[in-house]
Amino acid sequence: MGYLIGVAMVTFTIVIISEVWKFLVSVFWRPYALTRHFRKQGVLGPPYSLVSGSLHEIKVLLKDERERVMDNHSHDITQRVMPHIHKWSNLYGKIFLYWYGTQPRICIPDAELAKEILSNKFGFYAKPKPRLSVVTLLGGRGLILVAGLEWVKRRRILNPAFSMDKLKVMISRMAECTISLLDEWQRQAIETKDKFKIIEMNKEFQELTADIIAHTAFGSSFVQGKEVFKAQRELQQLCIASVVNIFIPGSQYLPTMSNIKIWKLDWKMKGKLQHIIESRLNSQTRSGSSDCSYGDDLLGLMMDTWKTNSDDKLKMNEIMDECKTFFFAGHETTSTLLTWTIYLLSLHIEWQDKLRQEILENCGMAIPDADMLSKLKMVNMVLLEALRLYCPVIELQRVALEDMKVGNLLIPKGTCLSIPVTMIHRSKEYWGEDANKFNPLRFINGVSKAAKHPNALLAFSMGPRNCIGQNFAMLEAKTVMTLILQRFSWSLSPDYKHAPANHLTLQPQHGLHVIVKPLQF
Ligand code: HEM
Repeated sequence: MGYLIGVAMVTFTIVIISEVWKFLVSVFWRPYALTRHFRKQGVLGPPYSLVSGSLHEIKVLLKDERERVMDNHSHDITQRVMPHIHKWSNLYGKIFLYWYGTQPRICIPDAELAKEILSNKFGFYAKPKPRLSVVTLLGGRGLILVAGLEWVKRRRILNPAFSMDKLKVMISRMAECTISLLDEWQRQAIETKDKFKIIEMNKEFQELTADIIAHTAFGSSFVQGKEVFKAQRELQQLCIASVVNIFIPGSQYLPTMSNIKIWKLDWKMKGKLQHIIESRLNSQTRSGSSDCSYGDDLLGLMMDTWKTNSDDKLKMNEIMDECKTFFFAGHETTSTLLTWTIYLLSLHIEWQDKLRQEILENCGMAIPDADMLSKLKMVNMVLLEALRLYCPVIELQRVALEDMKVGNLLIPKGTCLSIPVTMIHRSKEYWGEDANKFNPLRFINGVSKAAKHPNALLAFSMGPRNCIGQNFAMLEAKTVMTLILQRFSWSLSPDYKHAPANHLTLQPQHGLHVIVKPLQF
């Protein structure tokens, strides 16, 4: 007994010493050694502060910017949404080193190097470890966060759900959700004396896109699906609050106020999702057929893997995490795209007229189908320009899992590579002198010819981990914009304050208030 206690004590002491050693290395030695390593290669950056790295300065800069309102017509948003990157790239040059706590980050605003990193097929660059709030929000075992062979399997199972044939069928559901919202706008506007209505578009689009993804992912279970959406919104607020806090390893297991809130929301979401899945299972069992499908929506497709004999089966927990992933990734980003498209078109009424004419020529006043949508070239160009100027995901990150070489730079294992999409999207080097101007015509010959570098548009990322939902998002955005342009015109409300801010996706900080007028009543 005494011997066992002795062994336990020694093991415990060794573990503690090794953890303390790792901590000291990451806090003192590594920052010193890496700063030297990069300085020798000509890469400079802000000085490292003990434990907090550059986080304190990032926090202060972000706080100052949040109080600033921009000119309504300015699209030069880099300083507002990533002030630290803006400041340090001016001080230290295009590529520089900064510290996210004790994690080294190299900022790489270069389309060619971004391509090299993002298109690596051998898994040498992984996504950084997310915080507990992000894991709970997105589902730790969902497609966005899984890695390695598990990701390969998951992407193989889920790819068919995003084939054009499957997506085309969803257009009528997308249109139904949109029309019920637009009927409400119309009703409210014509009730007023002046026949217009001021609408906060960001909120409307968040609800619309949640409604659309709930219908297309959960089909008949969309009402319960929307309950998950409510819990996710609360979690998103916790994520935004924690993003620039110093992370202390192990703190995610402590019963702090914020962790308890996260656990409760997670528990609530899991309960709702389990209920949705079990109801689907029961309704299929009641139908008595063993070979028919669980449904043609995303949930049905994932549950159908239970009927295959291969290894491509998803476990209950995995399906729940995928539901969270698709629910968040599938509505938040598209609502952002719609919001900023409405904003840009309210500054450029002439483009509203051009798009309306194109829509009337190709669809008339009918609900659009896939064929009609494919003919809307100008609508497509405007959406691409909105994705360029107000890209929903402002930054992409990868961590080097081995010592790597990117261009001529030697990148030690564990370094995070940060690709500031917002900056690449308005670089004059790629987009020309009018990089900060709204000019949809730059996309007239397609995405790859719009800029000097064929991969300068990174809105959906690129390489193996590019956005699986990009066709879904573009079909949805085209359907919604077509239906709006058929029935309404709009302009900015005098109350609008131009203040784009990063809330995991790029949001208008004070909302987007727009004066909407029905074209016929
Ligand atoms: C305008 C709309 C959208 C934008 C701008 C967008 C953007 C992105 C980006 C940039 C990534 C890559 C992230 C990274 O590499 O770190 C990504 C991945 C992903 N997106 Fe989207 N997205 C949009 C819509 C959607 C929709 C509608 C869905 C689903 C219905 C979706 C589901 C996903 C998933 C599951 C991934 C992870 C893919 C993987 O790692 O294999 N996205 N998205």
